[in-house]
Amino acid sequence: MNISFQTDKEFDVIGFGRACIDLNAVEYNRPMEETITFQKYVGGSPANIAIGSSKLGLKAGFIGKIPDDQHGRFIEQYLSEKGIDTSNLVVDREGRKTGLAFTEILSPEECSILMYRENVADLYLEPTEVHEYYITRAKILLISGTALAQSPSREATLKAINLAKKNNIKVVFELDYRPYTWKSLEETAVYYSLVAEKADIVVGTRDEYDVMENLSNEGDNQATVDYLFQHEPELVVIKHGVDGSYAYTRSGETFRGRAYKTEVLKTFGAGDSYASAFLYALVTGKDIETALKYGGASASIVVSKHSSSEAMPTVAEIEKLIQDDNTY
Ligand SMILES: Nc1ncnc2c1ncn2[C@@H]1O[C@H](COP(=O)(O)OP(=O)(O)OP(=O)(O)O)[C@@H](O)[C@H]1O
Ligand SMILES: O=C(O)C[C@@H](O)[C@H](O)C(=O)CO
Repeated sequence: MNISFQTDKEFDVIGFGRACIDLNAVEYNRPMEETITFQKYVGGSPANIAIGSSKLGLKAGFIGKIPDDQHGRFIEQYLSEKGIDTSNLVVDREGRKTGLAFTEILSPEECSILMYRENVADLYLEPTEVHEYYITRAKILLISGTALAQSPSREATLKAINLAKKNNIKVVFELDYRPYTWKSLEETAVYYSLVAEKADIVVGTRDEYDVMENLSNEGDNQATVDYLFQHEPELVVIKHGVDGSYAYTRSGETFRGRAYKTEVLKTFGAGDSYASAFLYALVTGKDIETALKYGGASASIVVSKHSSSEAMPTVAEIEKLIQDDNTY
């Protein structure tokens, strides 16, 4: 089964949310307390997804806010170099900062992220800085859940979704739950369910759906999709780490995607690379089952490399892995 998109659009995907900086431990397989060197990359889940999509040959744009400093200029320059349209990347003039994500690579299985997100520019995007004409130029508006964590970014996000819906642009909601940005689980559940109910495609891990549903124990995929299909979504993707992922359609089909074996360096970056390749496959007319393979193959390449953004694979690398078919 395929998902249909509008065809006469300049952008395949416009990412919405944070474009930040990752500082990834250079000396890995040790705690961060013992790490003294970090390598700088552009990061932030929706920026990573835009970068991954662009590397796969899609035309990507971005809506977000960056600081008026060296870090902001680094982000803008990197996105432009990667072919992403930055005309709607707003520069903050009130001294706000870039979000920083320090990554700890304790072992290939144990990674954590220490985030600095006080007074970050991305959460200060104003609704007036979201423009209807820009959104109408895309096939997909990709929303990151973290953009809902705080006002005014929250209202800017809701405005963007309303404009996309008004213009029949597909809204993809990547739950992208980052606890440090939220005040409480109750609050997260309210905004996550509000937006998931409006989105056309929802993508998240089982844990993130549990947050959306405000569950204290692991929820049941069928119950999640039964709930979401009472509303707008036509496709719901639930990821289970190395156990792969499932895609559920409104018409009642279920597809399973498997993870591809690789030499894992670190676990983060999997979700963003998965999303960019999954969307690439859907928007280029591949069926859902094939799109799951693209997502899984792309993720397995990124977990074997040091960064999330710079490591995004090419179509040829993904297709080679799919052909080799070395899955868990
Ligand atoms: N260790 C691994 N080896 C190979 N593939 C993996 C591994 N972990 C995850 N993947 C692939 O990446 C996909 C997404 O992973 P996961 O469910 O962990 O998402 P995520 O939590 O959003 O990722 P992130 O850690 O980037 O936030 C999985 O469905 C799987 O295909
Ligand atoms: O999303 C972030 O802000 C951090 C990412 O850039 C980081 O690489 C990661 O966590 C990817 O999953």
